[in-house]
Amino acid sequence: MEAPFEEFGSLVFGEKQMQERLPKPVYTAWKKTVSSEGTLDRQTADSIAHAMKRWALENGATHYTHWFQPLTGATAEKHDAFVEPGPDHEPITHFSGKNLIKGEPDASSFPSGGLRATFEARGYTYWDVTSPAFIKDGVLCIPTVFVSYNGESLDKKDPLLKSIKALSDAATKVVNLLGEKDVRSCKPYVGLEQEYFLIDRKYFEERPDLRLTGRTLFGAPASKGQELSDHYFGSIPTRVAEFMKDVNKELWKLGIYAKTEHNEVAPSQFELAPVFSEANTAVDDNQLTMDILRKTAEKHGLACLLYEKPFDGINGSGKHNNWSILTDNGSNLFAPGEKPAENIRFLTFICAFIRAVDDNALLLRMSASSAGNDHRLGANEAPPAIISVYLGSYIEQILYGLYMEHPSQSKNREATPTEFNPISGLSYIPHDNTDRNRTSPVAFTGNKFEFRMLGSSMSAAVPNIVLNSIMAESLNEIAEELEGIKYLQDVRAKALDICRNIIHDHKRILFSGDGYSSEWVKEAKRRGLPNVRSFVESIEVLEDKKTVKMLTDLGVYTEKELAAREEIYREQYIKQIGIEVRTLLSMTRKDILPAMTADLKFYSDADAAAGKAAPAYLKARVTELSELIDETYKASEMLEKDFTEVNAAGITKEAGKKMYYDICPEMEKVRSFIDKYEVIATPDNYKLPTYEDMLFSL
Ligand SMILES: NC(=O)CC[C@H](N)C(=O)O
Repeated sequence: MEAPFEEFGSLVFGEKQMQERLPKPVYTAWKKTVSSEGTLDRQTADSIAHAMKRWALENGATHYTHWFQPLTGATAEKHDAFVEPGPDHEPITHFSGKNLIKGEPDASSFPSGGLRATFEARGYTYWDVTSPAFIKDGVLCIPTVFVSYNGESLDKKDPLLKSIKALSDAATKVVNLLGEKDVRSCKPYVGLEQEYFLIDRKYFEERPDLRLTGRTLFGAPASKGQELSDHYFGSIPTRVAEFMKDVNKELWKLGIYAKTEHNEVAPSQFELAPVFSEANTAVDDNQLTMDILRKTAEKHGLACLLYEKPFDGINGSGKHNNWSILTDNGSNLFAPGEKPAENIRFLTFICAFIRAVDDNALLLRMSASSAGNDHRLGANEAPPAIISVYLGSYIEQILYGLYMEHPSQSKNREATPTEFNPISGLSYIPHDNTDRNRTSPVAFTGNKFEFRMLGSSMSAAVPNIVLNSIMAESLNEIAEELEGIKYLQDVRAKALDICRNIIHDHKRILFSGDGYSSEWVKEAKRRGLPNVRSFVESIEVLEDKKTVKMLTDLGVYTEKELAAREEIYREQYIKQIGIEVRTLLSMTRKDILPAMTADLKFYSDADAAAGKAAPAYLKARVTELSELIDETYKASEMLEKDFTEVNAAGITKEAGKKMYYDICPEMEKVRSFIDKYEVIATPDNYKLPTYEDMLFSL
């Protein structure tokens, strides 16, 4: 590999390393396991472990860990050194097949939603053979699933793997039925666009709200925001370019194809996007990417904010989840091809997806939600909470053409993309057959769907579990209808019929207009589309009978696992709001009210000193500050009282909703007074970094 990329993949024990370092039969056994055609026996595992240990030691690793993804949404690791005393008390290195395959990190303090009682709290990690081991910070990390003593899933990877299998089975069945008998498996592919903010670390450290909650709980807007779009795609600031260089280096070493980087719309906001990869590794890689972004920022004296809405009034950060399905021979099932109108496989898969989204809009909405995302959705180029699908007029026209036509006249279906040639002298202009709609939660972008709802700090596992599962269910239904038809020609005709029915029944989910408009809210209501405002309400879908049946039938979750997740999400939400309230109260008392009081003294002293000749300005400030102090004080006391009351109820549905509908607005009220004060605060007394400091200093 050429110079800047020569270390690419050097910290991954991937296929190439396996092939080079493992005896042929061991390598073959591993390959078979990965493609689900075999299982690993103890000896093979020992042999892989031995090679892995040698490779890790050669690359400077001293420890190994089972790296897993508990339900907190973050990753977890507990390191064990390779070194231990040998039989004659001399140090030896040890790492067996058993160490590789199974771990018992205990990890009993992670949320389990009642899946583990404290007295039987054992948790086990098992190697995910499909995801390569890697070295991070001198530790060999083995990607694993995390399950309870009884085998219930306690993490986000286990259900993801199960959903990938369910989708593969369903998609393969349909592709085979449509005539491509050589396809043996299908895989979801994912590309995650990671948005983030960077601010000077000094400011981050001076803002307890950023450190403890991830977002600014108050802050008046700077005089300049993003209105000029001058940051977007602009020349990357030198300090940030240096940071990105290091991030890329780390990611490339880990075999992650970090590809695109640019300034995002908001000041101090940036984006990094890797090349598409299989859903399982894409999710792992994104977790690693977030980790590396945070740590590299620290090295550069910066803080990387991954939170969905760190600053009010400007763009938040998303993690746009681009999702597609590929067959084992590399064919993209959402690729329209030259003639989409005649591409029955394409039409079938698009229609299956439309039905999947319409039938499971609530579940999708839940899958991309969090307390942080509640602040982001519905404004500043983030989609609204109402789920709809944007296909672009070209594909939509084709679908409506298919729907309207009589089954016997399938030729009239062709739609033509609008042709234009803006640049003279170019004979080849690749044409896009979809436009972009930034207000749409689910947008078709040529050969994949972009699920724009997911928040920047969240694990990408759950939305992909949901996308895979709902698509698997929809495809299974199609397969059932196609099975048993003798001639391929009839199968294909039937597939088109199914598409027509789907368009008839589910066209309400298609929407190309402005997702922010109040008309859409009304129109969506008329169409019967759900509009769930908050994350904490959206999680109730996990007890919906149809949803539970779908996910349990597919083998992705058990009923108990779903109930546990609902409980965990609710608990996390209530606790997150609790942290925000306490932080806001503490900052109000320690930073804001004393600064207001000092400013009041400053102006009243000046007013008194000037005596009769005092300008009106001083009196006006005194009055304004006295009022603001009163209002801030009253609002914060009220917030504390109401919060304590709601919080005392424990983790209940009612408490969750009250946090959203009562407590969050009360926090906003306190904020409104602080923001008003910040506009007139004197820098001598008001010491907290402002939006201007934080957003315009790189
Ligand atoms: N240009 C963009 O796509 C902005 C997206 C926006 N930051 C979001 O929250 O999703």
